[in-house]
Amino acid sequence: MTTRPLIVALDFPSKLEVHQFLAEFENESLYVKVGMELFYKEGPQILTFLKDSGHKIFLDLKLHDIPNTVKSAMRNLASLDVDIVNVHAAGGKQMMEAALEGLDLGTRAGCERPKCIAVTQLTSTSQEMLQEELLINEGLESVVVSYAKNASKSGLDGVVCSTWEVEKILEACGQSFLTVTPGIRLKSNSVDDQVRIATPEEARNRGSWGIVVGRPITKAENPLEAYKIVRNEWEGK
Ligand SMILES: O=c1ccn([C@@H]2O[C@H](COP(=O)(O)O)[C@@H](O)[C@H]2O)c(=O)[nH]1
Repeated sequence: MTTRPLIVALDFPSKLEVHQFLAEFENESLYVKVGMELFYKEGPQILTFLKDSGHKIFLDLKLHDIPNTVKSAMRNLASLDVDIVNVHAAGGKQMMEAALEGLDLGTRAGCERPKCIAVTQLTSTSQEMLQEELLINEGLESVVVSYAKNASKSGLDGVVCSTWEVEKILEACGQSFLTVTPGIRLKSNSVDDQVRIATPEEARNRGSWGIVVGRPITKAENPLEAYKIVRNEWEGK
Protein backbone atom coordinates (compact mmCIF):
# COMPACT_ATOMS: atom_id res chain seq x y z
CA MET A 1 0.00 0.00 0.00
CA THR A 2 1.27 3.47 -0.85
CA THR A 3 2.37 5.74 1.98
CA ARG A 4 0.14 8.40 0.39
CA PRO A 5 -3.13 6.56 0.59
CA LEU A 6 -6.14 6.35 -1.66
CA ILE A 7 -8.91 6.12 0.95
CA VAL A 8 -12.14 4.51 -0.25
CA ALA A 9 -15.27 5.96 1.39
CA LEU A 10 -17.49 3.02 2.35
CA ASP A 11 -20.70 5.04 2.30
CA PHE A 12 -23.01 2.04 2.33
CA PRO A 13 -26.25 1.49 4.27
CA SER A 14 -25.13 -1.73 5.98
CA LYS A 15 -22.46 -4.40 6.25
CA LEU A 16 -24.17 -6.47 3.55
CA GLU A 17 -23.26 -3.93 0.85
CA VAL A 18 -19.75 -3.59 2.34
CA HIS A 19 -19.20 -7.35 2.09
CA GLN A 20 -20.47 -7.38 -1.51
CA PHE A 21 -18.22 -4.45 -2.45
CA LEU A 22 -15.08 -5.84 -0.80
CA ALA A 23 -15.61 -9.32 -2.24
CA GLU A 24 -14.63 -7.92 -5.64
CA PHE A 25 -11.26 -6.79 -4.27
CA GLU A 26 -10.32 -10.33 -3.20
CA ASN A 27 -7.22 -10.12 -1.01
CA GLU A 28 -6.27 -6.51 -1.70
CA SER A 29 -5.57 -4.46 1.45
CA LEU A 30 -7.35 -1.13 1.20
CA TYR A 31 -7.42 2.11 3.17
CA VAL A 32 -11.12 2.60 3.87
CA LYS A 33 -13.21 5.35 5.39
CA VAL A 34 -16.16 4.51 7.62
CA GLY A 35 -18.54 7.42 7.99
CA MET A 36 -21.68 8.16 9.94
CA GLU A 37 -24.06 6.18 7.71
CA LEU A 38 -22.29 2.84 8.16
CA PHE A 39 -21.04 3.34 11.73
CA TYR A 40 -24.43 4.40 13.08
CA LYS A 41 -25.99 1.29 11.54
CA GLU A 42 -23.35 -1.33 12.36
CA GLY A 43 -21.41 0.09 15.31
CA PRO A 44 -17.84 -0.88 16.24
CA GLN A 45 -18.26 -4.44 14.89
CA ILE A 46 -17.86 -3.20 11.34
CA LEU A 47 -14.44 -1.83 12.32
CA THR A 48 -13.41 -5.17 13.79
CA PHE A 49 -14.45 -6.89 10.57
CA LEU A 50 -12.49 -4.41 8.41
CA LYS A 51 -9.37 -4.62 10.61
CA ASP A 52 -9.49 -8.42 10.68
CA SER A 53 -9.72 -8.32 6.87
CA GLY A 54 -6.44 -6.36 6.74
CA HIS A 55 -7.74 -2.88 5.89
CA LYS A 56 -6.61 0.43 7.39
CA ILE A 57 -9.42 2.63 8.68
CA PHE A 58 -10.23 6.33 8.74
CA LEU A 59 -13.21 6.65 11.11
CA ASP A 60 -14.92 9.80 9.82
CA LEU A 61 -17.36 10.84 12.55
CA LYS A 62 -16.41 14.56 12.52
CA LEU A 63 -16.82 15.26 16.24
CA HIS A 64 -17.99 18.79 17.08
CA ASP A 65 -19.13 19.45 20.65
CA ILE A 66 -17.93 21.04 23.88
CA PRO A 67 -14.35 20.08 24.84
CA ASN A 68 -15.32 17.77 27.71
CA THR A 69 -17.74 15.75 25.55
CA VAL A 70 -15.26 15.44 22.71
CA LYS A 71 -12.53 14.32 25.12
CA SER A 72 -14.72 11.53 26.55
CA ALA A 73 -15.90 10.43 23.12
CA MET A 74 -12.34 10.32 21.78
CA ARG A 75 -11.26 8.25 24.78
CA ASN A 76 -13.78 5.63 23.65
CA LEU A 77 -12.89 5.90 19.95
CA ALA A 78 -9.21 5.39 20.79
CA SER A 79 -9.99 1.87 21.96
CA LEU A 80 -11.41 0.93 18.55
CA ASP A 81 -7.94 0.59 17.03
CA VAL A 82 -8.54 2.74 13.95
CA ASP A 83 -5.82 4.67 12.09
CA ILE A 84 -7.42 8.11 11.74
CA VAL A 85 -10.24 9.92 13.56
CA ASN A 86 -11.48 13.48 13.08
CA VAL A 87 -13.18 16.56 14.47
CA HIS A 88 -14.53 19.80 13.03
CA ALA A 89 -11.94 22.59 13.39
CA ALA A 90 -14.91 24.95 13.91
CA GLY A 91 -15.12 23.51 17.43
CA GLY A 92 -12.05 25.57 18.31
CA LYS A 93 -8.57 24.99 19.70
CA GLN A 94 -9.65 23.98 23.20
CA MET A 95 -11.92 21.32 21.74
CA MET A 96 -9.16 20.01 19.46
CA GLU A 97 -6.71 19.83 22.38
CA ALA A 98 -9.35 17.96 24.38
CA ALA A 99 -9.75 15.50 21.49
CA LEU A 100 -6.05 14.67 21.69
CA GLU A 101 -6.17 14.33 25.47
CA GLY A 102 -9.02 11.85 25.13
CA LEU A 103 -7.15 9.88 22.48
CA ASP A 104 -4.03 9.73 24.63
CA LEU A 105 -6.07 8.49 27.60
CA GLY A 106 -7.87 5.83 25.57
CA THR A 107 -4.98 4.45 23.53
CA ARG A 108 -3.94 1.06 24.87
CA ALA A 109 -0.35 0.58 26.05
CA GLY A 110 1.87 -0.49 23.19
CA CYS A 111 -0.62 0.72 20.56
CA GLU A 112 -0.19 3.79 18.37
CA ARG A 113 -2.56 6.69 19.02
CA PRO A 114 -4.90 7.17 16.02
CA LYS A 115 -3.98 10.20 13.96
CA CYS A 116 -6.38 13.06 14.58
CA ILE A 117 -7.28 15.47 11.78
CA ALA A 118 -9.70 18.39 11.58
CA VAL A 119 -12.24 19.23 8.90
CA THR A 120 -11.57 22.82 7.83
CA GLN A 121 -14.48 23.60 5.52
CA LEU A 122 -16.43 20.78 3.90
CA THR A 123 -15.64 20.25 0.22
CA SER A 124 -19.36 20.79 -0.43
CA THR A 125 -19.03 24.39 0.82
CA SER A 126 -18.69 27.23 -1.70
CA GLN A 127 -17.50 30.79 -1.20
CA GLU A 128 -21.10 31.92 -1.63
CA MET A 129 -22.45 29.54 1.02
CA LEU A 130 -19.68 30.55 3.43
CA GLN A 131 -20.79 34.16 3.21
CA GLU A 132 -24.52 33.87 2.82
CA GLU A 133 -25.32 30.94 5.13
CA LEU A 134 -22.42 30.71 7.58
CA LEU A 135 -21.97 34.52 7.65
CA ILE A 136 -18.19 34.24 7.34
CA ASN A 137 -16.97 37.22 5.36
CA GLU A 138 -13.43 36.03 4.65
CA GLY A 139 -12.17 34.33 1.51
CA LEU A 140 -12.73 30.57 1.68
CA GLU A 141 -9.04 29.76 1.22
CA SER A 142 -8.03 32.09 4.02
CA VAL A 143 -10.64 30.55 6.36
CA VAL A 144 -9.41 27.04 5.53
CA VAL A 145 -5.75 27.98 6.11
CA SER A 146 -6.62 29.77 9.35
CA TYR A 147 -8.55 26.70 10.65
CA ALA A 148 -5.62 24.49 9.61
CA LYS A 149 -3.26 26.69 11.64
CA ASN A 150 -5.55 26.29 14.67
CA ALA A 151 -5.48 22.53 14.20
CA SER A 152 -1.70 22.56 13.94
CA LYS A 153 -1.31 24.76 17.04
CA SER A 154 -3.59 22.36 18.92
CA GLY A 155 -1.23 19.50 18.11
CA LEU A 156 -3.40 17.72 15.53
CA ASP A 157 -1.76 15.65 12.82
CA GLY A 158 -3.47 17.29 9.87
CA VAL A 159 -6.68 18.43 8.22
CA VAL A 160 -9.39 17.56 5.75
CA CYS A 161 -9.52 20.20 3.03
CA SER A 162 -9.89 20.46 -0.72
CA THR A 163 -6.98 19.90 -3.07
CA TRP A 164 -6.93 23.62 -3.87
CA GLU A 165 -5.92 24.65 -0.34
CA VAL A 166 -3.16 22.09 0.17
CA GLU A 167 -0.20 24.19 -0.97
CA LYS A 168 -1.09 27.14 1.28
CA ILE A 169 -1.70 24.80 4.25
CA LEU A 170 1.66 23.09 3.84
CA GLU A 171 3.37 26.51 3.67
CA ALA A 172 1.60 27.59 6.87
CA CYS A 173 1.72 24.36 8.88
CA GLY A 174 4.81 22.58 7.57
CA GLN A 175 5.34 19.93 4.92
CA SER A 176 4.74 17.01 7.29
CA PHE A 177 1.23 18.22 8.23
CA LEU A 178 -1.28 15.75 6.76
CA THR A 179 -3.73 16.97 4.14
CA VAL A 180 -6.57 14.58 3.35
CA THR A 181 -8.60 15.69 0.36
CA PRO A 182 -12.10 14.44 -0.53
CA GLY A 183 -14.08 15.86 -3.46
CA ILE A 184 -12.05 13.78 -5.89
CA ARG A 185 -13.52 13.20 -9.34
CA LEU A 186 -12.23 11.76 -12.59
CA LYS A 187 -12.94 14.03 -15.56
CA SER A 188 -15.75 11.64 -16.60
CA ASN A 189 -17.50 11.58 -13.18
CA SER A 190 -20.50 13.59 -12.07
CA VAL A 191 -19.81 16.23 -9.44
CA ASP A 192 -22.77 15.20 -7.23
CA ASP A 193 -23.04 17.41 -4.12
CA GLN A 194 -19.34 18.33 -4.06
CA VAL A 195 -18.15 21.86 -4.91
CA ARG A 196 -14.36 22.09 -4.50
CA ILE A 197 -13.46 19.10 -6.66
CA ALA A 198 -10.17 17.96 -8.20
CA THR A 199 -8.90 14.98 -10.16
CA PRO A 200 -6.53 12.44 -8.58
CA GLU A 201 -3.75 13.87 -10.77
CA GLU A 202 -4.43 17.42 -9.54
CA ALA A 203 -4.40 16.17 -5.94
CA ARG A 204 -1.04 14.48 -6.52
CA ASN A 205 0.45 17.55 -8.19
CA ARG A 206 -0.79 19.85 -5.42
CA GLY A 207 0.76 17.64 -2.70
CA SER A 208 -2.28 16.06 -1.00
CA TRP A 209 -1.12 13.45 1.50
CA GLY A 210 -4.17 11.28 0.91
CA ILE A 211 -7.30 11.37 -1.22
CA VAL A 212 -10.79 10.21 -0.26
CA VAL A 213 -12.88 8.72 -3.04
CA GLY A 214 -16.42 7.44 -2.62
CA ARG A 215 -19.04 7.38 -5.36
CA PRO A 216 -16.62 7.45 -8.32
CA ILE A 217 -15.60 3.97 -7.12
CA THR A 218 -18.51 2.61 -5.09
CA LYS A 219 -21.20 3.57 -7.63
CA ALA A 220 -19.17 2.62 -10.69
CA GLU A 221 -20.42 -0.18 -12.92
CA ASN A 222 -17.14 -1.98 -12.20
CA PRO A 223 -15.82 -0.74 -8.82
CA LEU A 224 -12.53 -2.65 -9.00
CA GLU A 225 -11.76 -1.22 -12.43
CA ALA A 226 -12.71 2.30 -11.26
CA TYR A 227 -10.47 1.86 -8.19
CA LYS A 228 -7.53 0.90 -10.40
CA ILE A 229 -8.09 3.88 -12.73
CA VAL A 230 -8.19 6.31 -9.76
CA ARG A 231 -5.16 4.64 -8.16
CA ASN A 232 -3.08 4.79 -11.33
CA GLU A 233 -3.88 8.49 -11.81
CA TRP A 234 -3.15 9.19 -8.11
CA GLU A 235 0.15 7.35 -8.28
CA GLY A 236 1.08 8.91 -11.63
CA LYS A 237 1.30 5.61 -13.49
O1 LIG B 1 -15.02 18.02 3.48
C1 LIG B 1 -15.38 16.82 3.40
C2 LIG B 1 -15.26 15.93 4.44
C3 LIG B 1 -15.63 14.63 4.27
N1 LIG B 1 -16.13 14.19 3.10
C4 LIG B 1 -16.49 12.77 2.97
O2 LIG B 1 -15.73 12.17 1.91
C5 LIG B 1 -16.54 11.29 1.16
C6 LIG B 1 -16.59 11.76 -0.26
O3 LIG B 1 -17.44 10.92 -1.00
P1 LIG B 1 -17.69 11.12 -2.57
O4 LIG B 1 -18.73 10.08 -2.86
O5 LIG B 1 -16.38 10.83 -3.25
O6 LIG B 1 -18.17 12.50 -2.80
C7 LIG B 1 -17.89 11.23 1.85
O7 LIG B 1 -17.90 10.13 2.71
C8 LIG B 1 -17.95 12.50 2.66
O8 LIG B 1 -18.68 12.34 3.85
C9 LIG B 1 -16.25 15.06 2.06
O9 LIG B 1 -16.72 14.70 0.96
N2 LIG B 1 -15.86 16.36 2.24
